[in-house]
Amino acid sequence: MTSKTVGIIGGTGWLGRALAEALLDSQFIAPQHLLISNRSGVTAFEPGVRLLADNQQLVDESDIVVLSIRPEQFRELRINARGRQVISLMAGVSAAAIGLATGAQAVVRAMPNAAVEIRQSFTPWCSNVSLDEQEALWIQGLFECVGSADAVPDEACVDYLSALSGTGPALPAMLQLALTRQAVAAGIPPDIAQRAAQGVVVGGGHMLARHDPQQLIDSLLAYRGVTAAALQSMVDDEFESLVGRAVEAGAQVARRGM
Ligand SMILES: NC(=O)C1=CN([C@@H]2O[C@H](COP(=O)(O)OP(=O)(O)OC[C@H]3O[C@@H](n4cnc5c(N)ncnc54)[C@H](O)[C@@H]3O)[C@@H](O)[C@H]2O)C=CC1
Ligand SMILES: O=C(O)[C@@H]1CCC=N1
Repeated sequence: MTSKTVGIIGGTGWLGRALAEALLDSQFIAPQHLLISNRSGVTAFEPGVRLLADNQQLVDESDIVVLSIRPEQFRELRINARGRQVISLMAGVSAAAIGLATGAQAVVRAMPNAAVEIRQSFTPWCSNVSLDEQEALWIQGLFECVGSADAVPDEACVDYLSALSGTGPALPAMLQLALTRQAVAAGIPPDIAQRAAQGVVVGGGHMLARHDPQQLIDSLLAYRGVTAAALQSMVDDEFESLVGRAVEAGAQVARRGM
């Protein structure tokens, strides 16, 4: 269990609250070492966790400050975090911009996704200053409380991955909806279409947790039948390029900022 005090600005939001609850549940941190900023003063948290209305007080009492607010909310944030380590979960806000606005020299940028909710996020992260082994293990351990994590070489990786893993369930949700709507258009009753498409995305996702995707595809292609025809159509329509363009569009927003 860490002896560092962690303050989460935005700890009442989607990501921030899920992270806070996971840190407590996995006993990565004791409640008395967790501070959450809460402007309204109405949010409930586990006993022992302190809720502070004043962000500067939170920063002053923390060793590590996690920024889990939206980029546009960050523009309004006025804190002096000089001497503190800042961990930002924000998409499209560079370490340099965070340093400039907060005075913090040591900034980690991390990009979890909405699966923090079920503790199955993948979180790439990188630091703008070199960390010793203990410090790096600490950051890695923090994000492993909500799934898996990897240190990545630089911020360019974080920006690209913001649009890949950062989007979490968005791409599979899009696939599920497309399968459902196309099935309905082909005359399948809507509730059946919905269950069939969900089975593909959710059931298929579980299988992919245990199998190599290329091996699965090769096994199904070997029938030279239905699946092979469907996949060939996707190849002919340049499915990979379509996916690449989609992720690149998101990454461009992450690179230029919001
Ligand atoms: N939701 C997602 O799937 C992902 C979100 N992110 C990033 O995480 C950040 C947070 O996103 P969410 O948790 O989804 O947003 P959210 O809107 O659920 O949470 C933001 C929270 O911050 C609070 N807040 C805003 N300004 C504040 C201030 N000055 N002081 C104290 N609290 C303040 C809000 O009241 C809200 O509870 C964003 O920057 C986003 O880019 C990154 C990856 C995935
Ligand atoms: O779409 C966004 O801007 C946030 C960050 C990455 C995923 N969701």
